Amino acid sequence: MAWARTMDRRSDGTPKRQGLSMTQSTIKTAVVYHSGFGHTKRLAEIVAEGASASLIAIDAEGNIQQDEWEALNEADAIIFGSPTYMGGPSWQFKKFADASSKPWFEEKWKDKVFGGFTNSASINGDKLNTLQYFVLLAGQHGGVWVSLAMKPANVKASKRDDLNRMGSYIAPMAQCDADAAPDEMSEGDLETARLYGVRVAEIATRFAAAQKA
Ligand SMILES: Cc1cc2nc3c(=O)[nH]c(=O)nc-3n(C[C@H](O)[C@H](O)[C@H](O)COP(=O)(O)O)c2cc1C
Repeated sequence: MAWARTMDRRSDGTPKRQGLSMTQSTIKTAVVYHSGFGHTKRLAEIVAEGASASLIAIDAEGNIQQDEWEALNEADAIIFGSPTYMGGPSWQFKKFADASSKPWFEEKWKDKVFGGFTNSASINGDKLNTLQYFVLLAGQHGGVWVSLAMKPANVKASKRDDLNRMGSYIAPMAQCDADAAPDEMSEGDLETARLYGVRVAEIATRFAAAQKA
């Protein structure tokens, strides 16, 4: 938690978020995710809380509604979420990604800010491949990726509920044992995800302000 407090302040100790929070409400952020069994849904909810984002759930058939496509087209920032299944995003997420070829064709998502997150049962579980796929998808759309920018918890004293215990750099990863329910997820993983949501919204706010200047 000391890390979060440090993030709130500039090097001279003054609060960092005051100026941003006024404009942050004017940017639109959307979290679009698939979850088969509720774990990624819990992560999506906390990322959305951090980013003050709307939540768009990809359904079991890999679809979202037309008004949700329109919300994505209008968003300043889009955050992708999927569990890692067989070393990559779920097929439902991939169906959504393939359907995003329509906004790709029309360059609707060009210059948006992008982020993503994943979760799986194993500590490693090949989660990196899912995040790398999200980076590629953002790149295909001509977007700008936001990294996690959080030091890893990788010393002997590190605990399950520490921030970034997965030691990921490009975006947050979460791990939940295969026989554990969504409410048993690591508080550290959840807080890492929430802070990432805050970071994506802050970067999107700065980016939008720079584009208007
Ligand atoms: C079809 C399938 C494939 C999976 N593949 C992986 C995998 O490659 N690596 C891993 O660590 N866990 C794997 N898991 C476990 C899930 O990632 C894990 O249970 C996750 O929490 C599910 O998220 P959800 O509840 O949002 O669907 C797999 C689970 C399923 C159902």
